[in-house]
Amino acid sequence: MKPTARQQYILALDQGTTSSRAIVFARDGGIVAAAQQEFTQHYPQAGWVEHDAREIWQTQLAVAQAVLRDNAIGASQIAAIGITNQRETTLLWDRLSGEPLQRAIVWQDRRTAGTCDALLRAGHAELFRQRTGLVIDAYFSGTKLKWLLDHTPGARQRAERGELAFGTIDSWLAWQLSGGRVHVTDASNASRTLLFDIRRQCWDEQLLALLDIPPAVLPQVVDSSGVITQIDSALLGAPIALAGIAGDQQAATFGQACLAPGMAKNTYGTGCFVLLNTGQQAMDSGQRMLATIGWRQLGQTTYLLEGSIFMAGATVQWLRDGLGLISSSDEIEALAASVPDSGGVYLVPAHAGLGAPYWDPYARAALLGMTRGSTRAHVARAALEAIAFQSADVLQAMETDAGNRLRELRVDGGAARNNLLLQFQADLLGVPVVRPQITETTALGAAYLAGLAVDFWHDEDELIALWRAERCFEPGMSDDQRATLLHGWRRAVGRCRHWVEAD
Ligand SMILES: Nc1ncnc2c1ncn2[C@@H]1O[C@H](COP(=O)(O)OP(=O)(O)O)[C@@H](O)[C@H]1O
Ligand SMILES: O=P(O)(O)OC[C@H](O)CO
Repeated sequence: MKPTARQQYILALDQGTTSSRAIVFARDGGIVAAAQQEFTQHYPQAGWVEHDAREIWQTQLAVAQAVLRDNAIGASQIAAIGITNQRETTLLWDRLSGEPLQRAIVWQDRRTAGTCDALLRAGHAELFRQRTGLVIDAYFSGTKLKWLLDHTPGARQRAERGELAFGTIDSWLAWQLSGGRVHVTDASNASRTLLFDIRRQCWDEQLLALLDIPPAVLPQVVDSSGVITQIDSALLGAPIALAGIAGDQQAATFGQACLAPGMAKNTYGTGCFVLLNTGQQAMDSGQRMLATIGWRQLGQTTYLLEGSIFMAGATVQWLRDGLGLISSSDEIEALAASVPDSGGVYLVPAHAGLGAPYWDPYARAALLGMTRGSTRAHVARAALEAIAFQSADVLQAMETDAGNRLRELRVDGGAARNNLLLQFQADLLGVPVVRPQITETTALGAAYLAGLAVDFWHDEDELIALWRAERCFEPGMSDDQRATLLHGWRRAVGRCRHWVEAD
């Protein structure tokens, strides 16, 4: 399918945890126009996080319409649409009315930690790991879906009768964009559910039975790059091809052109997500990293290793909102730079437990190593260093898994504009850290996947050539100093582990 001469752009819909965005990309990979809208976070109980799926769709549609209207771009100029989304967030809706049964349970929500404990006690960790590449954790969709089926009256029976649809946010957007005609997810999103066999590429009946999930509720799994449907022409004014879907971290890896085995990116947003390309084989991690599907094109799958860190930029937000130490996130860099080092202070940001490689929901945050000489500048510096320490833990585990040293780390996300953080990251890793010119890599990756499907871009070599570095941070720290800092960090983490006592 060739784009016509008028079709100069690709539209990416980037549905994130805190906002919905629509970005129009040109053939050179540059951003032509963008629109963004935040939406409501619901915290009905401690540890619970919910989103209203209707609000997600309303904001996503509104920004898609606005980015075209406000920039005088016609729908007929768009060659294809790509979706990228916050992953794992789980929703059930009625196939007939299209109405969600409850608010969506967000990836950060910890309400199913008890279900996960029970699965672990029953000895199922290895089964889930082998089939899905994941660890049993409340982060993933499977136990969230079970919770929705258990806690909505009549839902399981209705699901068995085929009346209900489960979806992550990509499924919900594809359903809405198609006017309720398609119920799909792509392989990268399916691989985050705890229900999908990443090697056989199918929903796993044994895992579905363990979580008591009726197969009739599941979406069809499609390629990440490929025409799925034409969108309802009433939405944007033309029946544009929906031609790509990928989870946001996998899309960012694609957008960073980490397309060859051994290439890695780290996104420094609310959390940090480090992903390493492992090629056409799912790697069996011995280090509690996640094996996950990167993208599937023409039935061929690229796998990634992932280390998910729950508190990164959110640590900076906590310094701002929780402690009042700074008044904006950007202020932290100058404050941290006002001291030469953290003066022995460590901040372990385990406010929501620890993700990879520790997977300890009972860890809690702590500030350690303070003396009478410690100041807010030391705490600010320790907060930035903690982001880099956590990323170094994950990358070291990945290098052990892969049996190779990393050559460079490509970075993006809101906190990646912090030069002090990136320099410390390079020092700690002992490899160059490279920030690209286009840091909207998530949306760019979704655009690339959609664009490849409609021949807007022709092959991956073309995308690799479009990637450009903006700045490279070279490592400058001695091996001894690095080892001393990492030793202190690991001692600090040790003090925070298993802090919350069960019962
Ligand atoms: N200059 C900065 N230094 C450190 N962190 C920052 C800076 N600017 C923004 N951040 C952090 O980056 C995060 C926002 O990044 P973003 O990529 O938009 O996140 P998300 O997509 O997860 O919502 C916030 O947590 C914020 O505290
Ligand atoms: O929406 P983000 O950028 O915070 O990303 C969330 C991740 O997809 C969660 O796995």
